Amino acid sequence: MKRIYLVGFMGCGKSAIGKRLHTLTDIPFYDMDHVIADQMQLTIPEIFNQYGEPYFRQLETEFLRSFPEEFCIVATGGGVAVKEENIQLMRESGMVFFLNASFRDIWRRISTDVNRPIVQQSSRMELETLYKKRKPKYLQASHFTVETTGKSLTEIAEYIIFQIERYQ
Ligand SMILES: Nc1ncnc2c1ncn2[C@@H]1O[C@H](COP(=O)(O)OP(=O)(O)OP(=O)(O)O)[C@@H](O)[C@H]1O
Ligand SMILES: O=C(O)C1=C[C@@H](O)[C@@H](O)[C@H](O)C1
Ligand SMILES: [Mg+2]
Repeated sequence: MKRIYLVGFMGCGKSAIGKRLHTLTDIPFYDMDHVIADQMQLTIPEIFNQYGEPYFRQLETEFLRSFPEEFCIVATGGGVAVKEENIQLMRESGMVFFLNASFRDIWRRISTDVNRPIVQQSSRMELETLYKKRKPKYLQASHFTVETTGKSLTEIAEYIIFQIERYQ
């Protein structure tokens, strides 16, 4: 059984679409950020503050290495697809969907959210630079690109279900 991974920049909808996919299909759903936060008994900003970003990145890779093999949906963290090892781990164990959203939509969604440490410490221009730098990584990591602009969460989830059913 293969996992379904959702990758993409912060605010592209990985968590929200993962939840919607779970509601529509009943396939088990895991949000990597939430699993890691629960394991550490800390919020993501607390992990960044107390242990630093490199440690958080190790926890992400550890999650991908050790998570039980099962048919499930995984909403990854926005930085997961940046590391080569993570890309290999995801591509070998499942189908990877890149949720492509415009920076304009992303900024509208995340600029005022205090739960994303990288947003807290970056200007709009710095975030847009990071968005452009990461995009080739998301494309490299993924088997499918899902265009999300102008689509509802349900429309996006239904398209992903269509692709899962085609390839199962
Ligand atoms: N296509 C969409 N239509 C409407 N709202 C959306 C859409 N995609 C995402 N959103 C909303 O944008 C916000 C951010 O989305 P979400 O938390 O799912 O992003 P994420 O990709 O999981 O980000 P992160 O990498 O930081 O975890 C949420 O409130 C979500 O409901
Ligand atoms: O894009 C990123 O680097 C991040 C995205 C979030 O999902 C969290 O994993 C954390 O805020 C870092
Ligand atoms: Mg998320």
